Amino acid sequence: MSNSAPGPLVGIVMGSDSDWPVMEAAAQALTEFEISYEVDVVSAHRMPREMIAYGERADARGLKVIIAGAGGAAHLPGMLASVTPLPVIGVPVPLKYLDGMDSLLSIVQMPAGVPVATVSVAGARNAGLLAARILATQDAELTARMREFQEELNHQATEKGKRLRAKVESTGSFGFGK
Ligand SMILES: Nc1c(C(=O)O)ncn1[C@@H]1O[C@H](COP(=O)(O)O)[C@@H](O)[C@H]1O
Repeated sequence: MSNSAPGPLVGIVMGSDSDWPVMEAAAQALTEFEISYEVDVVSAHRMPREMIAYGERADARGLKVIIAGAGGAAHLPGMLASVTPLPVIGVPVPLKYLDGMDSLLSIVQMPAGVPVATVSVAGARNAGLLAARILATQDAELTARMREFQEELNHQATEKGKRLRAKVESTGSFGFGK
């Protein structure tokens, strides 16, 4: 089925609404690049049939990338990747215990054949930016905007260096040999 109506290009899904404070950074990044997205709770553990349906229909609905965040026994990204041909980006959401290591390892250690591009613990902003880069491979305007974004990052880092050097120079040298 082709997608004639312009729907969202990115699906941002998570195991629970409690993941939203972490996951909203993905939505924010997509908003900055004016990329349409949808947001929903889709849990592999708590609503397996709906999760399978979401994954199976995602590409026919016109989605191009899925960003899936989950915490703890975070099986959602991998399970979605098993039923969709779309690229899936996994976001390990840190919970109260184990500092997100449980989420990270649950998502990153996928068996060969079922890829999930895993970002850092709570790295939802990078998930959004990676989705933008994937879409940019088919969109010259988006590629140009990504280049601008990267130039701005470079500028900000350069300014940070300037500020640090000025700060250290104003407090005097604390190194050897001066
Ligand atoms: N890891 C999963 C899955 C899943 O992978 O299917 N479904 C919910 N969860 C996670 O459970 C945590 C606690 O959820 P609640 O706050 O609803 O108790 C959340 O981080 C969610 O992603």
